[in-house]
Amino acid sequence: MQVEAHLQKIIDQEGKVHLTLIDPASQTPERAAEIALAAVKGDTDAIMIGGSTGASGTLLDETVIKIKQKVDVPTILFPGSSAGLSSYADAVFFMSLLNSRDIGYVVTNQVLGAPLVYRSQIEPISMAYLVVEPGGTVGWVGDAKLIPRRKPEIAAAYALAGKYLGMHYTYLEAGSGADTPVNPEMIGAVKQVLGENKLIVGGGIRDAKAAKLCASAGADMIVTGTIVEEVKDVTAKVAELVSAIKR
Ligand SMILES: CC(C)=CCC/C(C)=C/CC/C(C)=C/CC/C(C)=C/COP(=O)(O)OP(=O)(O)O
Ligand SMILES: O=P(O)(O)OC[C@@H](O)CO
Ligand SMILES: [Mg+2]
Repeated sequence: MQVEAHLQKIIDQEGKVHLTLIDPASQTPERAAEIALAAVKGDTDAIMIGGSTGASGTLLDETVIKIKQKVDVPTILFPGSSAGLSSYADAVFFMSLLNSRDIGYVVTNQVLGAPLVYRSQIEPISMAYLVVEPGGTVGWVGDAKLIPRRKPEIAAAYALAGKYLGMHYTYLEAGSGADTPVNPEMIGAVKQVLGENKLIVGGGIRDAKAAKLCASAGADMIVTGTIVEEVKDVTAKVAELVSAIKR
């Protein structure tokens, strides 16, 4: 419960959490650690590590190790499969892609990965992962039956099912690099049924305005990945996003 409890404390004290997603396949482990350090200087709360393609093995381990050497915020795995686990990380979003048509993403990868989590010190954080239109790479890789952007009631029904199955977190994902994030109506409808359960929103959030819109609509945590990979001044960009969501 350490990382989950830590994030809860930040929500209690500051209202919202900002998570920086780093894809191990996008740069060297050294560069990943520099990005993580710059993001922490901009006050990000934790580093998520994962990618839907190629984030595994030595590259993944090295990326986690280098990041942990540079920063003291939690490192949380965001695995695209059981191969996305690394025993060096602090926690893992132990997620099921509830709207996948492929049982592999609903439960089989979790079965294959569970013994490694059991043997390690990695803290599993149970999460319902929901992919919304347009869905991007993860929608395609995860064979998601994409939730229509304008059907908040479908997203809310999935979120409720996840909550009743015992999942602590729900993640509304528009897909990495989406043109526009999940809309506020859907975020509000999902948070309404979740109550105290935590809601993460990500995909296509690039600036303060979008981050604030998602947070005000009910997201407890905001994830940004692509924009942090793209900008020159990571610290300034993260500071912009963080100050837009914190109280
Ligand atoms: C809990 C365990 C062991 C496995 C979960 C396996 C599941 C449910 C995966 C969901 C489907 C999937 C492929 C998720 C990837 C999540 C992710 C890391 C997305 C961010 O990556 P992108 O930025 O879209 O990836 P690329 O940049 O590599 O395209
Ligand atoms: O890369 P971006 O668009 O910030 O999306 C982050 C995350 O939701 C992807 O899984
Ligand atoms: Mg990416």
